[in-house]
Amino acid sequence: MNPQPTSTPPDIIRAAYAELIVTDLAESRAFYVGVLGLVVTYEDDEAIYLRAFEEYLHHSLVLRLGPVAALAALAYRVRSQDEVAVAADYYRELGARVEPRPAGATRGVGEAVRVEDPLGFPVEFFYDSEHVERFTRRYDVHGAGAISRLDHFNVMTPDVEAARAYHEGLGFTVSEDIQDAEGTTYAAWMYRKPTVHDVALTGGDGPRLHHIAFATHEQHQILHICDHLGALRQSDKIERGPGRHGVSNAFYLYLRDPDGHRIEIYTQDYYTGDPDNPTLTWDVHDNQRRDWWGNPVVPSWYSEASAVLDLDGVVRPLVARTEPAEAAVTIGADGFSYTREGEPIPEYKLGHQL
Ligand SMILES: O=S(=O)(O)c1ccc(O)c(O)c1
Ligand SMILES: [Fe+2]
Repeated sequence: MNPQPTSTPPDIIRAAYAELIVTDLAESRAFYVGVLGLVVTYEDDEAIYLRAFEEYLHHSLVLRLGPVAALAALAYRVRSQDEVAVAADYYRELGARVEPRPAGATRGVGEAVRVEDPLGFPVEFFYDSEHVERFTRRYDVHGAGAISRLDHFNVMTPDVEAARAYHEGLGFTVSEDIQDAEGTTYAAWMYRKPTVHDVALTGGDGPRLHHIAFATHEQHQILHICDHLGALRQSDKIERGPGRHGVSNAFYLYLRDPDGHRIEIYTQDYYTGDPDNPTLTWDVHDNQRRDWWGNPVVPSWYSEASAVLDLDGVVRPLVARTEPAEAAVTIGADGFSYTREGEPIPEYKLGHQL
């Protein structure tokens, strides 16, 4: 790959939709529509096109039936239809595989381009998309757990510094990251829209999809989703949280869908739209970085993630991370290490896991 293209990168507005391969449409529909309350824009035997209540584009999530649960595409909206050709030229100069897509290749999306990016992810750039009813004020159909919009993608990749440079080349800016005293970067959050991130880079064997996140307006909507899953006796779909993130300051919940895809429900991060928005760097030993209240991060959150397809629909082989793994450098499961200058790290603290 050519790491430093000279052509102009596409003008990316935001993370806009994801296409996930699921192995049972009915089971997935029960989760994404029945529990999360996403709105069905269109469905057939092969796919379900979903949107959240404030969204007027055709979809922000496509669930496509397939034999292996995986990520089929992460899609970014660009600022105009002309930017789709800019994206194609930029990735051709990068030496990436580039596949133009005619209007309707994805239902509800106009002429677009899909690429295999330098990190191994299938990424689409589009502008034209069918407008559908925006349910912002349709309180008659919002559930108590109403989800407003798609917020971000989180991808697992072995070399976070290289992934950061690639996204900086696309015009993304780092809002927060996690480093150690030796300068190893464990994770970084990067934005185009004026919030904490459109994409987060998580150090680990990759390419894998760590999660996609939807935003609600209020914490009580997140709490209702937890209560709803409890009432269905599906508490096993709750992987981590609810809690308050250190990074981003958002209130969060992580769920696992019927195929194990991780979905975050997220609310109340902060504005990053001024040109001098400061980058916040966390120490990897700070046990409040991932949960502001110091609650432990379940090991599966660090180790498990969704497979990723290439543009032929074949699962991509993983590249192992060679730099230290975050879960390995914090004491035990997170929450039991703290960083206070000069203080000896205790053998264990209250609540030590056996
Ligand atoms: O767990 S972290 O506080 O690092 C975090 C912050 C923001 C996110 O969107 C996330 O998934 C995880
Ligand atoms: Fe997230």
